[in-house]
Amino acid sequence: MLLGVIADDFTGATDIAGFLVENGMRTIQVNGIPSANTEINADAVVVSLKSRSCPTEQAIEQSVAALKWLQAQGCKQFYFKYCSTFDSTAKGNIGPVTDALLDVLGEDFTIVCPALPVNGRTVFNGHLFVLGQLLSESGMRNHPVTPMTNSNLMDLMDAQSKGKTGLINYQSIEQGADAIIGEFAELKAQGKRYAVVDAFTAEHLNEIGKAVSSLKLVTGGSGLAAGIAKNWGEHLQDQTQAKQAGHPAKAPTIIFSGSCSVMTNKQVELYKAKAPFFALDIEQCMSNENYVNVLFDWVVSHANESLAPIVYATADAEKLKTIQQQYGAEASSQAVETLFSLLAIKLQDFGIRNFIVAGGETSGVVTQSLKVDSFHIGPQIAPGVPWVKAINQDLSLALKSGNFGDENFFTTAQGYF
Ligand SMILES: Nc1ncnc2c1ncn2[C@@H]1O[C@H](COP(=O)(O)OP(=O)(O)OP(=O)(O)O)[C@@H](O)[C@H]1O
Ligand SMILES: O=C(O)[C@@H](O)C(=O)CO
Repeated sequence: MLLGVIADDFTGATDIAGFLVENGMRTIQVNGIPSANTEINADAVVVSLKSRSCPTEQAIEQSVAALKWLQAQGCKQFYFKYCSTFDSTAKGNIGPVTDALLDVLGEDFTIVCPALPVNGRTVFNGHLFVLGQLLSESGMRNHPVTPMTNSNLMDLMDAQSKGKTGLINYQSIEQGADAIIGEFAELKAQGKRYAVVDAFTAEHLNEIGKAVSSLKLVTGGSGLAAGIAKNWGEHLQDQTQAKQAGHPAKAPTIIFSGSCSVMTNKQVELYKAKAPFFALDIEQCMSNENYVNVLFDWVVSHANESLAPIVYATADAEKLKTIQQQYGAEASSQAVETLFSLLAIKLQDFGIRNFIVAGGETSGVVTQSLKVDSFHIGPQIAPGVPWVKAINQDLSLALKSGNFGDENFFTTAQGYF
Protein backbone atom coordinates (compact mmCIF):
# COMPACT_ATOMS: atom_id res chain seq x y z
CA MET A 1 0.00 0.00 0.00
CA LEU A 2 1.38 3.38 -0.97
CA LEU A 3 -1.12 6.04 0.03
CA GLY A 4 -3.52 6.12 2.98
CA VAL A 5 -6.35 8.67 2.89
CA ILE A 6 -8.50 9.69 5.85
CA ALA A 7 -11.65 11.42 4.58
CA ASP A 8 -13.93 13.37 6.92
CA ASP A 9 -17.11 12.41 5.09
CA PHE A 10 -18.38 9.78 2.68
CA THR A 11 -18.87 11.83 -0.46
CA GLY A 12 -15.47 13.38 0.12
CA ALA A 13 -14.05 9.87 0.29
CA THR A 14 -15.56 8.74 -3.01
CA ASP A 15 -14.53 12.07 -4.50
CA ILE A 16 -10.83 11.54 -3.84
CA ALA A 17 -11.03 7.80 -4.54
CA GLY A 18 -12.45 8.59 -8.00
CA PHE A 19 -9.57 10.93 -8.82
CA LEU A 20 -6.95 8.47 -7.56
CA VAL A 21 -8.39 5.75 -9.79
CA GLU A 22 -8.55 8.14 -12.74
CA ASN A 23 -4.86 8.87 -12.22
CA GLY A 24 -3.77 5.25 -12.15
CA MET A 25 -3.94 4.12 -8.53
CA ARG A 26 -5.88 0.93 -7.71
CA THR A 27 -8.02 2.25 -4.87
CA ILE A 28 -10.36 0.70 -2.33
CA GLN A 29 -12.62 2.73 -0.07
CA VAL A 30 -13.41 1.39 3.38
CA ASN A 31 -16.22 2.82 5.48
CA GLY A 32 -14.99 3.35 9.00
CA ILE A 33 -11.93 1.61 10.37
CA PRO A 34 -11.69 -2.05 9.39
CA SER A 35 -10.58 -4.76 11.80
CA ALA A 36 -6.83 -5.12 12.29
CA ASN A 37 -6.54 -8.30 10.21
CA THR A 38 -8.37 -7.00 7.09
CA GLU A 39 -6.06 -7.35 4.10
CA ILE A 40 -6.40 -5.00 1.16
CA ASN A 41 -4.68 -5.37 -2.17
CA ALA A 42 -4.54 -1.86 -3.67
CA ASP A 43 -2.20 1.08 -4.21
CA ALA A 44 -4.34 3.45 -2.14
CA VAL A 45 -6.98 2.99 0.49
CA VAL A 46 -9.45 5.68 1.49
CA VAL A 47 -10.99 5.44 4.95
CA SER A 48 -14.29 7.30 5.05
CA LEU A 49 -15.28 8.73 8.39
CA LYS A 50 -18.22 10.87 9.42
CA SER A 51 -16.05 13.27 11.37
CA ARG A 52 -16.65 16.62 9.69
CA SER A 53 -19.19 17.96 12.14
CA CYS A 54 -19.14 15.55 15.07
CA PRO A 55 -17.63 16.63 18.44
CA THR A 56 -13.93 17.44 17.99
CA GLU A 57 -12.66 14.81 20.45
CA GLN A 58 -14.55 12.15 18.55
CA ALA A 59 -13.16 13.37 15.19
CA ILE A 60 -9.61 13.23 16.57
CA GLU A 61 -10.10 9.78 18.05
CA GLN A 62 -11.53 8.34 14.81
CA SER A 63 -8.92 10.02 12.59
CA VAL A 64 -6.00 8.84 14.72
CA ALA A 65 -7.42 5.30 14.79
CA ALA A 66 -7.70 5.44 10.96
CA LEU A 67 -4.10 6.66 10.71
CA LYS A 68 -2.85 3.82 12.91
CA TRP A 69 -4.73 1.27 10.83
CA LEU A 70 -3.26 2.76 7.62
CA GLN A 71 0.23 2.68 9.16
CA ALA A 72 -0.28 -0.99 9.99
CA GLN A 73 -1.21 -1.57 6.31
CA GLY A 74 2.22 -0.22 5.35
CA CYS A 75 1.13 3.09 3.78
CA LYS A 76 4.02 5.38 3.03
CA GLN A 77 2.21 8.71 2.84
CA PHE A 78 -1.00 9.97 4.45
CA TYR A 79 -3.64 12.37 3.19
CA PHE A 80 -6.28 14.08 5.31
CA LYS A 81 -9.14 14.80 2.89
CA TYR A 82 -11.62 17.50 3.86
CA CYS A 83 -14.05 19.54 1.84
CA SER A 84 -12.96 21.77 -1.03
CA THR A 85 -15.08 24.43 0.66
CA PHE A 86 -13.18 23.90 3.95
CA ASP A 87 -16.40 22.96 5.82
CA SER A 88 -15.61 23.44 9.50
CA THR A 89 -16.36 25.64 12.50
CA ALA A 90 -14.07 27.88 14.56
CA LYS A 91 -13.44 24.82 16.77
CA GLY A 92 -12.70 22.40 13.97
CA ASN A 93 -12.56 19.76 12.95
CA ILE A 94 -9.94 20.41 10.25
CA GLY A 95 -7.36 22.10 12.51
CA PRO A 96 -7.53 19.75 15.50
CA VAL A 97 -7.48 16.63 13.32
CA THR A 98 -4.49 17.95 11.32
CA ASP A 99 -2.65 18.65 14.59
CA ALA A 100 -3.40 15.20 15.98
CA LEU A 101 -2.26 13.46 12.78
CA LEU A 102 0.98 15.49 12.68
CA ASP A 103 1.65 14.61 16.32
CA VAL A 104 1.13 10.87 15.84
CA LEU A 105 3.39 10.93 12.77
CA GLY A 106 6.05 12.93 14.66
CA GLU A 107 5.89 15.65 11.98
CA ASP A 108 5.73 19.41 12.38
CA PHE A 109 4.64 20.68 8.97
CA THR A 110 2.00 20.12 6.31
CA ILE A 111 0.08 21.95 3.61
CA VAL A 112 -3.53 23.14 3.39
CA CYS A 113 -4.76 22.64 -0.17
CA PRO A 114 -8.56 22.65 -0.64
CA ALA A 115 -8.35 23.70 -4.32
CA LEU A 116 -10.31 21.70 -6.90
CA PRO A 117 -10.29 23.87 -10.04
CA VAL A 118 -12.26 21.36 -12.15
CA ASN A 119 -15.20 22.04 -9.82
CA GLY A 120 -14.54 25.77 -9.47
CA ARG A 121 -12.75 25.70 -6.08
CA THR A 122 -9.69 27.92 -6.38
CA VAL A 123 -7.28 29.48 -3.92
CA PHE A 124 -5.83 32.91 -4.69
CA ASN A 125 -3.65 34.81 -2.20
CA GLY A 126 -4.88 32.38 0.46
CA HIS A 127 -8.55 33.13 -0.17
CA LEU A 128 -10.92 30.35 -1.18
CA PHE A 129 -13.27 30.90 -4.10
CA VAL A 130 -16.26 28.83 -5.25
CA LEU A 131 -17.02 29.29 -8.94
CA GLY A 132 -15.43 32.73 -8.88
CA GLN A 133 -17.18 33.92 -5.72
CA LEU A 134 -15.46 34.26 -2.37
CA LEU A 135 -16.39 31.29 -0.17
CA SER A 136 -18.09 33.67 2.28
CA GLU A 137 -20.28 35.06 -0.50
CA SER A 138 -21.12 31.68 -2.02
CA GLY A 139 -24.03 29.43 -1.05
CA MET A 140 -21.75 27.99 1.65
CA ARG A 141 -22.57 30.94 3.89
CA ASN A 142 -26.00 29.32 4.41
CA HIS A 143 -24.82 25.75 4.99
CA PRO A 144 -27.13 24.02 7.51
CA VAL A 145 -24.31 22.63 9.67
CA THR A 146 -21.05 24.45 8.85
CA PRO A 147 -21.86 27.91 7.45
CA MET A 148 -18.67 29.44 6.00
CA THR A 149 -18.52 33.20 6.54
CA ASN A 150 -14.77 33.84 6.14
CA SER A 151 -12.78 33.04 2.98
CA ASN A 152 -9.30 33.61 4.37
CA LEU A 153 -7.75 30.16 4.82
CA MET A 154 -4.95 31.43 7.07
CA ASP A 155 -7.52 32.94 9.46
CA LEU A 156 -9.67 29.83 9.34
CA MET A 157 -6.73 27.52 10.05
CA ASP A 158 -5.24 29.73 12.77
CA ALA A 159 -8.57 29.89 14.58
CA GLN A 160 -8.95 26.15 14.88
CA SER A 161 -5.42 24.78 15.23
CA LYS A 162 -2.55 25.02 17.66
CA GLY A 163 0.11 26.29 15.21
CA LYS A 164 0.57 29.24 12.88
CA THR A 165 -0.28 29.31 9.18
CA GLY A 166 1.74 30.79 6.32
CA LEU A 167 0.97 31.31 2.65
CA ILE A 168 2.71 30.12 -0.51
CA ASN A 169 1.22 32.40 -3.12
CA TYR A 170 0.67 31.66 -6.79
CA GLN A 171 3.83 33.52 -7.88
CA SER A 172 5.92 30.97 -5.94
CA ILE A 173 3.74 28.04 -7.03
CA GLU A 174 4.28 29.04 -10.67
CA GLN A 175 8.05 28.80 -10.20
CA GLY A 176 7.58 25.04 -9.78
CA ALA A 177 8.18 22.25 -7.29
CA ASP A 178 11.72 23.23 -6.21
CA ALA A 179 10.63 26.77 -5.40
CA ILE A 180 7.69 25.40 -3.42
CA ILE A 181 10.02 23.12 -1.44
CA GLY A 182 12.17 26.20 -0.75
CA GLU A 183 9.07 27.99 0.58
CA PHE A 184 8.32 25.05 2.88
CA ALA A 185 11.79 25.48 4.44
CA GLU A 186 11.32 29.22 4.79
CA LEU A 187 7.91 28.92 6.44
CA LYS A 188 9.20 26.26 8.82
CA ALA A 189 12.10 28.52 9.77
CA GLN A 190 9.51 31.21 10.59
CA GLY A 191 7.82 28.77 12.98
CA LYS A 192 4.85 28.03 10.71
CA ARG A 193 3.21 24.63 11.02
CA TYR A 194 0.89 24.80 7.98
CA ALA A 195 1.24 26.33 4.52
CA VAL A 196 -1.85 27.40 2.62
CA VAL A 197 -1.02 26.89 -1.05
CA ASP A 198 -2.54 28.96 -3.81
CA ALA A 199 -3.84 26.86 -6.71
CA PHE A 200 -6.22 27.69 -9.52
CA THR A 201 -5.02 25.46 -12.37
CA ALA A 202 -4.25 21.77 -12.80
CA GLU A 203 -0.64 22.75 -13.46
CA HIS A 204 -0.40 24.44 -10.04
CA LEU A 205 -1.64 21.23 -8.44
CA ASN A 206 0.86 19.13 -10.40
CA GLU A 207 3.75 21.23 -9.09
CA ILE A 208 2.39 21.14 -5.54
CA GLY A 209 1.96 17.37 -5.94
CA LYS A 210 5.63 16.98 -6.83
CA ALA A 211 6.71 19.26 -3.97
CA VAL A 212 4.85 17.29 -1.29
CA SER A 213 6.37 13.92 -2.16
CA SER A 214 8.56 14.09 0.94
CA LEU A 215 5.80 15.25 3.33
CA LYS A 216 4.44 12.39 5.44
CA LEU A 217 1.09 14.16 5.84
CA VAL A 218 -0.73 16.18 3.21
CA THR A 219 -4.11 17.83 3.83
CA GLY A 220 -6.63 19.15 1.35
CA GLY A 221 -9.52 18.52 -1.01
CA SER A 222 -9.40 15.99 -3.82
CA GLY A 223 -7.73 18.30 -6.37
CA LEU A 224 -4.25 17.32 -5.30
CA ALA A 225 -4.98 13.61 -5.80
CA ALA A 226 -3.85 13.71 -9.43
CA GLY A 227 -0.52 15.33 -8.56
CA ILE A 228 0.09 12.88 -5.73
CA ALA A 229 -0.86 9.84 -7.82
CA LYS A 230 1.71 10.89 -10.44
CA ASN A 231 4.47 10.68 -7.81
CA TRP A 232 3.80 6.93 -7.47
CA GLY A 233 3.72 6.32 -11.23
CA GLU A 234 6.55 3.80 -11.45
CA HIS A 235 5.06 1.66 -8.63
CA LEU A 236 1.58 1.36 -10.17
CA GLN A 237 0.11 -1.74 -11.83
CA ASP A 238 -2.60 -2.24 -14.44
CA GLN A 239 -6.01 -1.38 -13.00
CA THR A 240 -8.46 -2.35 -15.75
CA GLN A 241 -9.96 -5.15 -13.66
CA ALA A 242 -10.26 -2.98 -10.55
CA LYS A 243 -12.17 -0.34 -12.55
CA GLN A 244 -14.61 -2.91 -13.97
CA ALA A 245 -15.41 -4.15 -10.46
CA GLY A 246 -16.92 -0.75 -9.59
CA HIS A 247 -19.41 -0.59 -12.49
CA PRO A 248 -23.13 -0.42 -11.50
CA ALA A 249 -25.72 -2.86 -12.88
CA LYS A 250 -29.28 -2.18 -14.05
CA ALA A 251 -31.43 -2.70 -10.95
CA PRO A 252 -34.14 -0.94 -8.92
CA THR A 253 -32.85 2.51 -8.01
CA ILE A 254 -33.72 5.26 -5.52
CA ILE A 255 -32.51 8.83 -5.12
CA PHE A 256 -32.20 10.47 -1.69
CA SER A 257 -31.37 14.14 -1.54
CA GLY A 258 -30.43 15.58 1.87
CA SER A 259 -28.23 18.39 0.60
CA CYS A 260 -29.42 22.00 0.64
CA SER A 261 -26.61 23.31 -1.55
CA VAL A 262 -27.33 25.67 -4.41
CA MET A 263 -26.47 23.04 -7.03
CA THR A 264 -28.51 20.28 -5.37
CA ASN A 265 -31.51 22.61 -5.29
CA LYS A 266 -31.18 23.08 -9.07
CA GLN A 267 -30.68 19.34 -9.66
CA VAL A 268 -33.76 18.42 -7.63
CA GLU A 269 -35.88 21.06 -9.34
CA LEU A 270 -34.93 19.83 -12.81
CA TYR A 271 -35.37 16.15 -11.92
CA LYS A 272 -38.85 16.76 -10.45
CA ALA A 273 -40.05 17.74 -13.91
CA LYS A 274 -39.21 14.25 -15.24
CA ALA A 275 -39.57 11.71 -12.45
CA PRO A 276 -41.69 10.80 -9.39
CA PHE A 277 -40.78 12.96 -6.37
CA PHE A 278 -41.62 13.14 -2.67
CA ALA A 279 -40.69 16.18 -0.53
CA LEU A 280 -40.06 15.30 3.12
CA ASP A 281 -42.24 17.10 5.63
CA ILE A 282 -39.94 17.99 8.54
CA GLU A 283 -42.78 18.10 11.07
CA GLN A 284 -43.69 14.51 10.10
CA CYS A 285 -40.03 13.41 10.25
CA MET A 286 -39.86 14.72 13.80
CA SER A 287 -43.13 13.47 15.19
CA ASN A 288 -44.64 10.62 13.16
CA GLU A 289 -43.10 7.18 13.69
CA ASN A 290 -45.17 5.80 10.84
CA TYR A 291 -43.84 8.34 8.33
CA VAL A 292 -41.12 6.01 7.09
CA ASN A 293 -43.80 3.44 6.15
CA VAL A 294 -45.70 6.08 4.19
CA LEU A 295 -42.52 6.86 2.25
CA PHE A 296 -41.67 3.22 1.76
CA ASP A 297 -45.10 2.52 0.24
CA TRP A 298 -44.73 5.54 -2.04
CA VAL A 299 -41.28 4.47 -3.29
CA VAL A 300 -42.45 0.89 -3.88
CA SER A 301 -45.39 2.17 -5.93
CA HIS A 302 -42.93 4.01 -8.22
CA ALA A 303 -40.03 1.54 -8.22
CA ASN A 304 -40.64 0.32 -11.78
CA GLU A 305 -40.80 3.63 -13.57
CA SER A 306 -38.18 4.44 -16.16
CA LEU A 307 -36.54 7.14 -14.03
CA ALA A 308 -35.96 6.38 -10.36
CA PRO A 309 -38.13 8.10 -7.74
CA ILE A 310 -36.54 10.84 -5.61
CA VAL A 311 -37.15 11.51 -1.91
CA TYR A 312 -35.75 14.85 -0.84
CA ALA A 313 -35.32 17.16 2.14
CA THR A 314 -33.50 19.68 -0.06
CA ALA A 315 -34.70 23.20 0.63
CA ASP A 316 -33.51 26.64 -0.44
CA ALA A 317 -31.79 28.96 2.05
CA GLU A 318 -34.94 30.81 3.03
CA LYS A 319 -37.04 27.70 3.61
CA LEU A 320 -34.20 26.05 5.53
CA LYS A 321 -33.90 29.07 7.80
CA THR A 322 -37.60 28.94 8.62
CA ILE A 323 -37.39 25.21 9.40
CA GLN A 324 -34.35 25.69 11.60
CA GLN A 325 -36.00 28.56 13.52
CA GLN A 326 -39.09 26.46 14.05
CA TYR A 327 -37.54 23.09 15.03
CA GLY A 328 -33.85 23.83 15.72
CA ALA A 329 -30.98 23.21 13.27
CA GLU A 330 -29.60 20.16 15.04
CA ALA A 331 -32.97 18.52 15.77
CA SER A 332 -34.33 19.01 12.24
CA SER A 333 -31.18 17.74 10.52
CA GLN A 334 -31.11 14.73 12.89
CA ALA A 335 -34.73 13.97 12.07
CA VAL A 336 -34.01 14.09 8.33
CA GLU A 337 -30.94 11.85 8.68
CA THR A 338 -32.87 9.34 10.82
CA LEU A 339 -35.65 9.19 8.26
CA PHE A 340 -33.22 8.51 5.39
CA SER A 341 -31.46 5.88 7.49
CA LEU A 342 -34.66 3.95 8.29
CA LEU A 343 -35.96 4.25 4.74
CA ALA A 344 -32.68 3.02 3.25
CA ILE A 345 -32.81 -0.15 5.36
CA LYS A 346 -36.41 -0.90 4.39
CA LEU A 347 -35.72 -0.28 0.69
CA GLN A 348 -32.64 -2.48 0.74
CA ASP A 349 -34.75 -5.31 2.23
CA PHE A 350 -37.33 -4.69 -0.48
CA GLY A 351 -34.72 -5.07 -3.24
CA ILE A 352 -33.50 -1.61 -4.19
CA ARG A 353 -29.91 -2.13 -5.36
CA ASN A 354 -28.75 1.29 -6.58
CA PHE A 355 -28.75 4.29 -4.25
CA ILE A 356 -27.99 7.77 -5.55
CA VAL A 357 -27.49 10.07 -2.57
CA ALA A 358 -26.89 13.84 -2.49
CA GLY A 359 -25.04 15.32 0.47
CA GLY A 360 -22.02 14.19 2.46
CA GLU A 361 -23.68 13.75 5.86
CA THR A 362 -26.67 12.14 4.23
CA SER A 363 -24.42 9.76 2.30
CA GLY A 364 -22.62 8.82 5.51
CA VAL A 365 -25.86 7.94 7.25
CA VAL A 366 -27.21 5.97 4.30
CA THR A 367 -23.99 4.02 3.69
CA GLN A 368 -23.66 3.12 7.35
CA SER A 369 -27.32 2.06 7.52
CA LEU A 370 -26.86 -0.19 4.48
CA LYS A 371 -23.93 -1.82 6.29
CA VAL A 372 -21.57 -1.38 3.38
CA ASP A 373 -18.06 -1.82 4.66
CA SER A 374 -15.97 -1.26 1.54
CA PHE A 375 -16.24 -0.21 -2.10
CA HIS A 376 -14.71 -0.79 -5.51
CA ILE A 377 -14.53 2.53 -7.37
CA GLY A 378 -16.30 2.68 -10.73
CA PRO A 379 -16.76 5.25 -13.51
CA GLN A 380 -17.01 8.99 -12.70
CA ILE A 381 -20.48 10.38 -13.38
CA ALA A 382 -19.15 13.93 -12.87
CA PRO A 383 -15.77 15.14 -11.58
CA GLY A 384 -15.55 13.89 -7.99
CA VAL A 385 -18.61 11.61 -8.14
CA PRO A 386 -17.86 8.03 -9.17
CA TRP A 387 -20.28 5.10 -9.01
CA VAL A 388 -19.00 2.78 -6.28
CA LYS A 389 -19.90 -0.85 -5.70
CA ALA A 390 -20.03 -2.55 -2.32
CA ILE A 391 -17.48 -5.34 -1.94
CA ASN A 392 -19.50 -7.30 0.63
CA GLN A 393 -22.93 -7.19 -1.04
CA ASP A 394 -24.86 -6.51 -4.23
CA LEU A 395 -25.27 -2.72 -3.97
CA SER A 396 -24.08 0.28 -5.97
CA LEU A 397 -24.02 3.84 -4.73
CA ALA A 398 -23.40 7.27 -6.20
CA LEU A 399 -22.54 9.60 -3.33
CA LYS A 400 -22.74 13.18 -4.53
CA SER A 401 -21.11 16.03 -2.67
CA GLY A 402 -23.56 18.87 -2.21
CA ASN A 403 -22.31 21.17 -4.93
CA PHE A 404 -20.97 18.62 -7.42
CA GLY A 405 -22.40 17.53 -10.74
CA ASP A 406 -24.30 19.58 -13.31
CA GLU A 407 -28.03 20.20 -13.31
CA ASN A 408 -28.78 16.88 -15.02
CA PHE A 409 -26.79 14.83 -12.54
CA PHE A 410 -29.58 12.54 -11.32
CA THR A 411 -30.52 11.55 -14.87
CA THR A 412 -26.91 11.24 -16.05
CA ALA A 413 -26.12 8.89 -13.15
CA GLN A 414 -28.78 6.46 -14.37
CA GLY A 415 -27.20 6.38 -17.83
CA TYR A 416 -24.46 4.02 -16.60
CA PHE A 417 -26.70 0.92 -16.18
N1 LIG B 1 -35.16 20.62 5.01
C1 LIG B 1 -34.20 20.43 5.92
N2 LIG B 1 -34.35 20.87 7.19
C2 LIG B 1 -33.39 20.69 8.09
N3 LIG B 1 -32.22 20.05 7.87
C3 LIG B 1 -32.04 19.60 6.63
C4 LIG B 1 -33.00 19.76 5.61
N4 LIG B 1 -32.54 19.21 4.48
C5 LIG B 1 -31.35 18.72 4.78
N5 LIG B 1 -31.03 18.94 6.08
C6 LIG B 1 -29.81 18.52 6.77
O1 LIG B 1 -28.73 19.29 6.28
C7 LIG B 1 -27.56 18.51 6.28
C8 LIG B 1 -26.96 18.61 4.88
O2 LIG B 1 -25.69 18.07 4.92
P1 LIG B 1 -25.11 17.15 3.79
O3 LIG B 1 -23.67 16.95 4.15
O4 LIG B 1 -25.92 15.93 3.60
O5 LIG B 1 -25.25 18.02 2.48
P2 LIG B 1 -24.19 19.05 1.92
O6 LIG B 1 -23.51 19.72 3.07
O7 LIG B 1 -24.88 19.91 0.93
O8 LIG B 1 -23.19 18.12 1.17
P3 LIG B 1 -21.60 18.10 1.20
O9 LIG B 1 -21.19 17.95 2.65
O10 LIG B 1 -21.30 16.90 0.40
O11 LIG B 1 -21.18 19.39 0.59
C9 LIG B 1 -27.95 17.11 6.67
O12 LIG B 1 -27.67 16.90 8.05
C10 LIG B 1 -29.45 17.10 6.42
O13 LIG B 1 -30.12 16.17 7.23
O1 LIG C 1 -14.23 18.30 -1.46
C1 LIG C 1 -15.43 18.37 -1.74
O2 LIG C 1 -15.99 19.40 -2.11
C2 LIG C 1 -16.26 17.14 -1.52
O3 LIG C 1 -15.51 15.99 -1.72
C3 LIG C 1 -16.78 17.08 -0.14
O4 LIG C 1 -16.06 16.78 0.76
C4 LIG C 1 -18.17 17.45 0.08
O5 LIG C 1 -18.70 16.81 1.19
